Amino acid sequence: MARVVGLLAHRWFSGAFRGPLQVIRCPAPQLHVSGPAMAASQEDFAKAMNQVKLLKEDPGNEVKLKLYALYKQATEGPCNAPKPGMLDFILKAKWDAWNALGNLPKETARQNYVDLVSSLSASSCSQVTPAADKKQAESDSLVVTSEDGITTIRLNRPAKKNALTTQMYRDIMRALEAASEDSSRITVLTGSGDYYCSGNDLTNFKDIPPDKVEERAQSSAVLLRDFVDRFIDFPKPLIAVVNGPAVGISVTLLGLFDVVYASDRATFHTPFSHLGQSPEGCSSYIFPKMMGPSKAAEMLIFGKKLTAREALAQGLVTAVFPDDTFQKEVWARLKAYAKLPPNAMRIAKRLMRHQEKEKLHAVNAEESRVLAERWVSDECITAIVAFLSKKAKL
Ligand SMILES: CCCCCC/C=C/C(=O)SCCNC(=O)CCNC(=O)[C@H](O)C(C)(C)COP(=O)(O)OP(=O)(O)OC[C@H]1O[C@@H](n2cnc3c(N)ncnc32)[C@H](O)[C@@H]1OP(=O)(O)O
Repeated sequence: MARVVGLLAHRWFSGAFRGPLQVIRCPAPQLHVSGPAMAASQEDFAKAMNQVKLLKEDPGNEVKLKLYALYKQATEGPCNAPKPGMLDFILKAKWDAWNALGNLPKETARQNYVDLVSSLSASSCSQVTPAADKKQAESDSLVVTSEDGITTIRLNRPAKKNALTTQMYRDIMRALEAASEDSSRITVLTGSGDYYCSGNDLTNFKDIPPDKVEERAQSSAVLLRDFVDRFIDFPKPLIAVVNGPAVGISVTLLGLFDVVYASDRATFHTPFSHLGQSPEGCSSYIFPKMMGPSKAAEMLIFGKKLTAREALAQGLVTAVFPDDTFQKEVWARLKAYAKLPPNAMRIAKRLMRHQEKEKLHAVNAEESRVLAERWVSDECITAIVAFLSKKAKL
């Protein structure tokens, strides 16, 4: 068998193979997915075919067979060619791969081909950018490191409970972009000090001249929308390591993570009504689906603070660890996960998430629009002034 595979690899790339199933020099791998959100154009497809030729690494025979099969299905439809003889190993492997796609629609095959090439290109490119693996000094408030296949984005303003400044939103967006392309396999967001994050830095709303309030609300809504979009679209497994209390947007975003590990010291608090604000991070859609409408209402309307165990019971958290062993246990787990094949993990994530993506972008747009209105409301301005004048705390 090893010999057959080796032979197949050699002949595939040498282009020496010819037969009733025409050789495809550079096609890419397959996913059986379907649905309205999947529709690559012919142009995307053509680009993907070119991209395959630029791959720096041999993707392996299994992937090449999938690419071949998808290419054939996308261009010719279901396999109608006569079945090759048992001894014609290469023809038979290719025929089997194509035939296994059954009646998969041409458009879906085209999309799957494009997706597969894109995942291969990302991992292929990332392997030639060693700089991305170096410790990156962004700003003091955000520390991004990459080690053992894990890119870690650490909120680093412990004296302010890791409250998010406008600059930090931007830096996190940049860090996510870089992480989606570096050679790491999984990405982690965590906090320094005793808090995970106390949410939006309320001083972001300080010192705004009265005639600029509306303009600032609009630009903040654009920033918020872009920020949340990065989480919706992030292609690799995204893990929250919630080392302590979490407030506001740092809680709502958790619904967009793939896995959430929490210390038993963590709490989860979304006091939007208290602040005259409204939910964001797609929580108005994800939380009711995740925990049921009434538990979601307790959090998002009434600001009920959950313990880590309660958050676990409601599906917001994946696992809770005792605080004294939290870091050790979580990182051991993450290091093991980071050894798994990266393409398989990305593909599994994409399959689990792609059907909801369009909806999530629409929810994010609406939540951001509504928040821009809330920020100029009396209720919100009163709450923020109370916090800034040290009269109020959660
Ligand atoms: C582009 C815009 C996008 C916006 C998205 C919309 C997001 C919405 C949200 O996230 S809503 C949630 C906002 N967060 C809060 O309302 C929390 C406010 N903070 C508190 O209530 C408390 O500080 C606390 C409960 C988090 C912690 O209390 P405690 O343990 O007693 O510590 P201190 O209050 O002494 O905090 C230490 C230090 O940090 C400052 N700080 C803490 N959180 C924030 C914050 N969110 N914004 C600004 N500053 C914060 C606090 O003022 C102290 O500063 P000081 O030492 O006094 O200078």
